Amino acid sequence: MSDQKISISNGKLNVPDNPTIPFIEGDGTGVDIWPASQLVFDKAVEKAYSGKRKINWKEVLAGEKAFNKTGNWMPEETLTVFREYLVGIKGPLTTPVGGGIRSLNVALRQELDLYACVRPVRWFTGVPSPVKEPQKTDMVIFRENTEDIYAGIEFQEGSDENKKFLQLLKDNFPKSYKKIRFPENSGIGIKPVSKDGTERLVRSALKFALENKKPSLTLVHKGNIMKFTEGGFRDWGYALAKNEFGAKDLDGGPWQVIEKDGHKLIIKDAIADAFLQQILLRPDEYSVVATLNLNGDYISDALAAIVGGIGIAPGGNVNYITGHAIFEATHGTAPKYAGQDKVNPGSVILSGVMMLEYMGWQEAADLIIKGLEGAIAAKKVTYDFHRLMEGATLLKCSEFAQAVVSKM
Ligand SMILES: NC(=O)C1=CN([C@@H]2O[C@H](COP(=O)(O)OP(=O)(O)OC[C@H]3O[C@@H](n4cnc5c(N)ncnc54)[C@H](OP(=O)(O)O)[C@@H]3O)[C@@H](O)[C@H]2O)C=CC1
Ligand SMILES: O=C(O)CCC(=O)C(=O)O
Ligand SMILES: [Mg+2]
Repeated sequence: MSDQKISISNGKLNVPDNPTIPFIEGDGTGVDIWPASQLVFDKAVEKAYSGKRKINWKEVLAGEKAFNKTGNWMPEETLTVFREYLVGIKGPLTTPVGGGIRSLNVALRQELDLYACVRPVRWFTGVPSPVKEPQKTDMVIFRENTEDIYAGIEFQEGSDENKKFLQLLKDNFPKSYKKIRFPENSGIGIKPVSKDGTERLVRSALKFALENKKPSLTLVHKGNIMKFTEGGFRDWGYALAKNEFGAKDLDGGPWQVIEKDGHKLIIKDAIADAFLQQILLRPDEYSVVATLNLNGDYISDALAAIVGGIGIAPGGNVNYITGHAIFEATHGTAPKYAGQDKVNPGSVILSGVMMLEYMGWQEAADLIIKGLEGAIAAKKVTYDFHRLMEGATLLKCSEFAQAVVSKM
C-alpha cells in the first residue's frame, strides 16, 4: 500500500483515505491486546467505508521489543516516525520502580510535546461497577502531560548531584533548606508548573467543554499546600477563562460562568483530596476536569474503577497546536497476564475510537462503540467483567475482539 501521511494545515487535519498510522505493540499484555484491537479497527473501517478507506499500519519499536532488537529502549527512528506521521497509537510500556530507565511513556509525551492527556470516563450499559449509579459518572479528564514532578528532575539520596544541589539550596535559600526534615539523607524532586503550560492545557479543555456544550469545567489542584505550582494552576486557569473566553465571576467568584449561544459553562475548582471523595458521592456534579500531571494520573485510575475498571479506560496524548497525537490505554502492561490472551482489550479499542474521531472517521468509531455495547449486552466479556457479572460468558482477549466485530 502506498505511504500516505496525515498532515495539518491551518489547524485542520488532512486525512487521506489510506493513511499510514504508526503503532507500538507494547510490553506485557500488549502482545495480546494489539492484535485484538487492530482486528476491530480494520473491520470497522472496512464496514463503514466499504473498502474505500483502509489504515496502513506501520509498526515502530519501543520498550522491551525495541531493546531486544536494537539495544535501545526508544530508538530515535520511533520518535521520527511519530513526528512525521502525526497520529499514532500505542500499547503500554513497562517502567521499573526505583532505578532503571525513566518512563518511555512520559518520554514520548515530552519529546512530542503532547501536552494534553485526554481521558474520557463514561459508563457502558451492563458493565459491572462497584457503585450504585455508575451512569452518573460522565467526565473527560484533561491532564497536563509535560510538567509537574513528571519532568523527571530528581536527585538520588547519597549521590554527588544530590549533595551539590542541597549545598546550593543551603547557600542560597537557607530558610528553605531548614525545612528539610532530614537533609543528610533525603531524595529530592522538583515540581515545575508553568503559566504557559497551564494555559495551553486549560485553553484546550475550555474549547472542548464549549464545543461539546458541557455543563462545567473543574480545575482540580492541591493549591492550598503547593501554592505556587498547584495554586498557580488554579489562578492561571481562572484568569485565562476571563481573559480569553470572557468568563464572568459567579456570585462574586472565584467560580465563573461563560455564556455562549444559549449555553452556560460553569468554571469552578476543587482541591484534589476532596475531589476524590466527591467523584464517589456526587459524580454528576463534574463534567470536564482540567488538572496537573500527577493528580490526573491518580484521578484517571480512580474514575476508571467506578465505570468498570481500567480494562475499558481509553486515552489520547494530544498537542492540539501541532496536531500530533498518540492514543493509548490508561492501564499499564499488567505483566502477570502477559501472553495469556486473557485481558480486556477494551481500553486500546476505545483509544482507537478516540483516534478515529480525531481523524474525522466518525462512522467507523460509531461502529466500534455499537460492537462493544453489543458484546457487553450479550454478556460476552473478558475475565475482569466476568468475575463481577452473573450469567456471563468468559471470553479470551482475542474472542472478545471477535465478539465486538460480530456486533458491529
Ligand atoms: N501508559 C502506559 O504505558 C502505562 C504503563 N504502566 C506501566 O505498566 C507496568 C505495570 O503497572 P501496574 O501498576 O501493574 O498497572 P497495570 O495497569 O498494568 O495493572 C494493574 C491491574 O489493572 C488491571 N488491568 C490492567 N490492564 C488490564 C486490562 N487490559 N484488562 C483488565 N484488567 C486490567 C489488572 O487487575 P487485576 O489484577 O485485578 O486483574 C492489573 O493487575 C508498570 O511498569 C507501569 O509503569 C502503567 C500505567 C500506564
Ligand atoms: O509511564 C508509566 O509507566 C506510567 C504512566 C501512567 O501511569 C499513566 O500515564 O497513567
Ligand atoms: Mg497511570
